[in-house]
Amino acid sequence: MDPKKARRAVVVTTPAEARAACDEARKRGLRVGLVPTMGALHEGHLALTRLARQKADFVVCSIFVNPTQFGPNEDFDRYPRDLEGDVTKLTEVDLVFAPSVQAMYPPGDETRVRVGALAEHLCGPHRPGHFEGVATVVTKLFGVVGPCTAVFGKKDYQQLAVLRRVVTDLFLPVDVVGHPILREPDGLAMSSRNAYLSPEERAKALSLSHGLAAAARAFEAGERRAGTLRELAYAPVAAVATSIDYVTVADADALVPFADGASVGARATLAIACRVGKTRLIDNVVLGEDLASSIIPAF
Ligand SMILES: Nc1ncnc2c1ncn2[C@@H]1O[C@H](COP(=O)(O)OP(=O)(O)OP(=O)(O)O)[C@@H](O)[C@H]1O
Ligand SMILES: CC(C)(CO)[C@@H](O)C(=O)[O-]
Ligand code: BAL
Repeated sequence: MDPKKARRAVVVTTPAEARAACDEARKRGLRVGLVPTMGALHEGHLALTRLARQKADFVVCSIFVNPTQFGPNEDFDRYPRDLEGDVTKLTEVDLVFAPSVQAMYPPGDETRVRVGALAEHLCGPHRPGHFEGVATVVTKLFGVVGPCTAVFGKKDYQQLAVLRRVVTDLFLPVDVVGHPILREPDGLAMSSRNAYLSPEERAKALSLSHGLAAAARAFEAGERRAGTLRELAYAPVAAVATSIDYVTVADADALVPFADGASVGARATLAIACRVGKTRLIDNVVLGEDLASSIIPAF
């Protein structure tokens, strides 16, 4: 976009203001699109807003660090927050909805969206209540904004699967669109939490994308043994991680893990969650869909 014509998004902080702005847009015949985020925006988020702009005429970006998806020992308090900086980056967005915790969870609030089997594996057991918190806040955001389309990143692969389920099960009239993972040139998946990494940890964090690329390359060469594919990703991560929550090959839709002895089908996801230093990182690849060269071009 021509920088002279860059939009300066309007910022609102209450659900009532956000709903009024979206109602007004709809009255003008505009299709409303939503990109939910927790802020500390990077190029990955901006790519989501560009896709939303292709699908909708009035694009809303929410910036809200949602307490109900954080566990008691997680980084809710120190999660990076920079609303001013974020707003200046959002040139494809018409409205920024940046509510307070009080606004999203006023006194008396008690309804939660319970999620099912899709949350049983991968991050689910390691972050109890996380997906319920995500499903609840995204349902609230859908209620406030009323989008036709909402865009989410495939970096949070399980989150996307859970949210598709929520929309189907609750008959929500929202088209949920997944955006491919944006990576740094060396393969590291972009993430707000990368800001926590020291230069040494940043170098170690490359083990996630290297492990995924190695497995994706083996899959391209015909390897189908789940245990072998898993080990290709596990070994580089185990060499540097402080702790590993999982390195798992799972069915790409149901997210049920394959036993190491099983042979994987055409679409399986290989997903990793681990800590480098104190920073929890996640990454994934869909085998049979994402090529090794899409993870690390020169791999
Ligand atoms: N590298 C990326 N590529 C594509 N989408 C991304 C990427 N990083 C984040 N997203 C998406 O942006 C949306 C908002 O995510 P969020 O604000 O949590 O950012 P994040 O960088 O994932 O932060 P965190 O460090 O908490 O993982 C989510 O739909 C998420 O999947
Ligand atoms: C979807 C989301 C904005 C809900 O808080 C969050 O989980 C995220 O940033 O991925
Ligand atoms: N991107 C997922 C948000 C979280 O880790 O809580």
